[in-house]
Amino acid sequence: MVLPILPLIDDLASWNSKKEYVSLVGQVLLDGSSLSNEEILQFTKKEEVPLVALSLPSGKFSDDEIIGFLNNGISSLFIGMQDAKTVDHLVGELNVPKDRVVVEENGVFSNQFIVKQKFSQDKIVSIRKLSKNLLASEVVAEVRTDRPDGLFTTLVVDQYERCLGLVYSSKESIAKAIDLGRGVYYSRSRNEIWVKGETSGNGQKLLQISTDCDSDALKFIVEQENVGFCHLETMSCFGEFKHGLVGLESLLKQRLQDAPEGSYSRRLFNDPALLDAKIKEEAEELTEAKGKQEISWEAADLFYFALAKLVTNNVSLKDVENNLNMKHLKITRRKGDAKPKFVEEAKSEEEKASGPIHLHVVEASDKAGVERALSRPIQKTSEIMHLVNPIIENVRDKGDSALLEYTEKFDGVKLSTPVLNAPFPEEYFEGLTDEMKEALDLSIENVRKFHAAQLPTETLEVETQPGVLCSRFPRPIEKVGLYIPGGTAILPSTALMLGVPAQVAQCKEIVFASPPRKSDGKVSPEVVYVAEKVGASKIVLAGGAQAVASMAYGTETIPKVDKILGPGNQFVTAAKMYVQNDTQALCSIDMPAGPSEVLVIADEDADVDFVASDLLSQAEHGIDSQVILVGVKLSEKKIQEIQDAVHNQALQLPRVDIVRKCISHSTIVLCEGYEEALDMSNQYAPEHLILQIANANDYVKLVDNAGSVFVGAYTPESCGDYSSGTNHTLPTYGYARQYSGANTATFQKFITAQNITPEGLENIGRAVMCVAKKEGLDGHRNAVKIRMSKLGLIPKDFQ
Ligand SMILES: NC(=O)c1ccc[n+]([C@@H]2O[C@H](COP(=O)([O-])OP(=O)(O)OC[C@H]3O[C@@H](n4cnc5c(N)ncnc54)[C@H](O)[C@@H]3O)[C@@H](O)[C@H]2O)c1
Ligand SMILES: N[C@H](CO)Cc1c[nH]c[nH+]1
Ligand SMILES: [Zn+2]
Repeated sequence: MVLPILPLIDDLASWNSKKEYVSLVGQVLLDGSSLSNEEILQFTKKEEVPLVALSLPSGKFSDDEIIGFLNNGISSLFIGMQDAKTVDHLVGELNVPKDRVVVEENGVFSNQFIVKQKFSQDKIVSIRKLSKNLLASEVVAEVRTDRPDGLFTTLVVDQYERCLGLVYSSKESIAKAIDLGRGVYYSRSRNEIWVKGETSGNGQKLLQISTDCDSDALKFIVEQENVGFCHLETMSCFGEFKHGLVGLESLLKQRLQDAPEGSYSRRLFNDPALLDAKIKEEAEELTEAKGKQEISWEAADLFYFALAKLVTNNVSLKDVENNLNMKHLKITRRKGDAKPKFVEEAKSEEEKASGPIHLHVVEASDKAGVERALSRPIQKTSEIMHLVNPIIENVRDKGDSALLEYTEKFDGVKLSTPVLNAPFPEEYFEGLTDEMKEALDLSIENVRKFHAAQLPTETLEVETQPGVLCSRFPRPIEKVGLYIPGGTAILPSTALMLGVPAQVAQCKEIVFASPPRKSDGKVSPEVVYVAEKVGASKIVLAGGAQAVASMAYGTETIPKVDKILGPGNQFVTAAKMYVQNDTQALCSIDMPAGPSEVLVIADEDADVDFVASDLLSQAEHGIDSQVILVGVKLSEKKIQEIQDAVHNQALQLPRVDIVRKCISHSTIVLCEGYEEALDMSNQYAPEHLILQIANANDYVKLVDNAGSVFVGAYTPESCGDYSSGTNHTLPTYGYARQYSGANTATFQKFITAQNITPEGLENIGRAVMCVAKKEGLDGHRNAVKIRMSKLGLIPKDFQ
């Protein structure tokens, strides 16, 4: 049972400020008359409340939108008495299961779906009115006890509903648990409130409170921290959880941290191709297995490798369960009603792995579909931080030794020193061809020309009032650390995109960092060539969060830098965000520049091969990249031609496996006009925007949010990646709304100065004194007053 109180979310601002404790109820009712379609979908996507119902006002939402809600996490629809007639339409025509439609009867909603529960109107409480006290009193009012001491029996379980132990609660401990959002109980032995973990350190985050069917026991769902719940230092009072899928998940997480190099687990974690091959092999064996023993054997093997894939990608079993729950909520419309998008979603995983490499198609008018299509395939920051924090802290505290350990662990190379100092030894240039040098030289020169032109040459001076001269002048940031990715591809182009502007801005020390090659522990000669060309003093032979930490805090051999720049995977980006927020690091960053993305706007006359090639050029960066085609008035024939071109070109690419995965979360959005397409793009704020439309140049003025724009059919994005002159380090994840791509100013800071004459002081002095007085800062006021009175500009007794 959940509690009988049902918070009504009729205002998202109140939800945001109270969700910490309101979500302890485990269920909410969204108010369909106050919230928009987008807000409802956004809520179900972002918020992790187990049961979300929606009160559905008649006529506000279309059939497609209602199906969209039910397919995206809404468990039940609450229908007011006055709208009872809409039930026939929902159940009869839209095929909504009866038990998911709850009609008010005599002021009571009787929910039958998942949890059987009756809600009278007075138990549906607006989020605006809910408080911690009200919640605590509702819990206490609901639960009963026949114990002489008046305590309530309380079962404590973890997020997988595994029993951790049995304890007791008092009215006061319940109120304190809700107030702190922690596991708080009543200790019968000490006869006092017991904040779990206060002395042992084994605390608990409180996730949910509920009662049993006859309300004589409470259940606390918690996230157990550290060693475990039991005073004997086991996870539960009934022993450890080392069995089953959850037990295996914990074991694999542990192995990911400490499996020795050369062990089978380490190989699996480090080699995604090997892991995928094992999953395919085991899946095939399961399809062929017969009989109970063989099927359970093969299924167990498949689960093992599937779990290894989850753990390596930081996906938890809980995430999988949430996904299953979401799918369980999905409904299918009656035969003949299904739109192509629903058919597409129903395809089997097997079909997806070997089938055509096609983008999903969604019409711009399908707001929910567009919202889904335009959400980026990224991991939650909190999950990434969880992995990255210990890496950063270790490198900060232990320096080179930790850095070398992580390089061995994540990049598979045992090095004796983590840094290569300039002048770089000859052997590091081996294999560099003249053709390559010329290509790099041409690119360097164009990038230099464009970035040198951005360098301010004069001090900005403005006389804001006679005698008040304000000025602003640039200075280079002294020491910069430039991250050059090297995980799935080596990117010397990034070395030059960062190194050249740093040199143009006259930074005093340029430090490169890039993961070393597994084969020989070196970085590619192309990267070393660029390092030499731009005058880098060092190359840190490390990647990921550990490289970022080494430059942010400095180590025995690596200087601490003032700013870290450069793109990278989610570990790199998360580490940059971390150090930027740590005052101990005193280090800024350029921007969150993560997995590459592109949005192409094309019309009926666009060349399908050009369009497909641009989409694929970014899709091949990584499985977490995303490519979007916004089509303007495209015919069915044109869409098919584009899909065919994507498929045929993709099959020719060596990185087709990466492309296939990227395209599986990439979409064609169909628009009716150019302005609508530009609106869509501004909303997505792509890293790269390509305009393959008639009179493309005329539309640039409508671009509000984008990292870099590529105008016209003969401007492939690849030219900006390498050689045209613009920078390719650009904001992703939608951060183009507030960040610019790397440019010369990214490597500078701007200092302001002012020079005020007695005349100037006369002009602004009284204003300064007036505002300072209001702020109660008399010291400020005095600094002006003393001068003005010495100059005879105000009477000596001026107040
Ligand atoms: N936005 C831009 O301007 C821009 C430009 C170029 C590249 N990119 C993007 O940069 C990214 C480069 O990513 P990449 O992975 O190829 O290279 P990377 O250098 O960013 O990351 C590789 C490093 O990640 C670390 N790592 C890998 N698995 C780990 C784990 N399980 N735990 C902790 N650390 C781990 C390792 O230390 C490894 O050295 C791509 O997504 C690409 O699209 C973006
Ligand atoms: N497109 C990438 C930025 O998202 C940069 C790059 C480097 N090499 C090839 N492409
Ligand atoms: Zn690229």
